[in-house]
Amino acid sequence: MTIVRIIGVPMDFGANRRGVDMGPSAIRYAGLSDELERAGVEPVDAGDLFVPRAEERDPDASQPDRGNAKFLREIESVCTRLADEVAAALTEGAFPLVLGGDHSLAIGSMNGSARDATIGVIWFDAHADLNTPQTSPSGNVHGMSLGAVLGREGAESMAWAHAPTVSEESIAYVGLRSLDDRERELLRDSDVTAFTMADIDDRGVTSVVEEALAVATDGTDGVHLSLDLDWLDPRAAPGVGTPVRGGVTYREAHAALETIASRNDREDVVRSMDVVEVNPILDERNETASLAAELTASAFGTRIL
Ligand SMILES: NC(=[NH2+])NCCC[C@H](N)C(=O)O
Ligand SMILES: [Mn+2]
Ligand SMILES: [Mn+2]
Repeated sequence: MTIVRIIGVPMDFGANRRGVDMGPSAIRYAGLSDELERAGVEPVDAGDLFVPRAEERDPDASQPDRGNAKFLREIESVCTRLADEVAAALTEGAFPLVLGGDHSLAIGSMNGSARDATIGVIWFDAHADLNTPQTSPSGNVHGMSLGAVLGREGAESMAWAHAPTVSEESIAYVGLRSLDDRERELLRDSDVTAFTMADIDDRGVTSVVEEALAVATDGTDGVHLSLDLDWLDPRAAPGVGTPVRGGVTYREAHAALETIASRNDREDVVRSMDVVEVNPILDERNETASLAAELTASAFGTRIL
């Protein structure tokens, strides 16, 4: 049986809205382990990674070299340790499931997953998170995760984040609908595959996810899934810091992750996953965290029948 090692990362340094650091507890409280057992895998909770408290830090004063990237040193410390944890889980034959926390933690999970392998990435998100400190309008590192991992120009201050075994050709976005102006240019100039909400409208989510899987598996050793809960429509997932109207519905989200699971059933392709941006302070009765737990179980094979 697949052992799923749950790694909590209670980090909010990469986001503007406080509270996303409580995401890992909220997702656990929503019943993640039980859901995973029902999906037929064996969850083992490794607890939370140590994350320093933001209250003790002044985002500007302490880091003269951070440029336009808030809390860069703290994020580096967390992501470097997370990468080690993810790589260790894989070496020990477990599947690393990372709970966030804000999306900057994906720098750590991708680096860990890509340490001894060439990986593809499927990014379920309203946003591309392709900014660099040079292009970011906000300075929030959760909007820069892929820009940094790809080592894009302008991300020199984040050289530690660059993962050479993750290449643009093997990355597929699913459900994009909110890009910054300079980020849109970066995306157009890149070899990343982007399926927007318009593609989902046109073709249906199942066919889009199948194509995303084709992109991410072609020439790679496996796939990292990154699930940002703001991928969903805010009506289904209100507990996120950067909501954008017009996201996927509850049903479409399940269909997408079930498509991943059925492909994985035939051939083990997914090697690591993160579930991020659940903000319990902004949530309504923990429904976004519950959804995060359910969707994760769908990715591991929970079926209606
Ligand atoms: N992981 C996220 N929720 N990212 C939101 C990013 C928003 C915006 N594009 C920025 O860079 O600031
Ligand atoms: Mn994101
Ligand atoms: Mn997002």
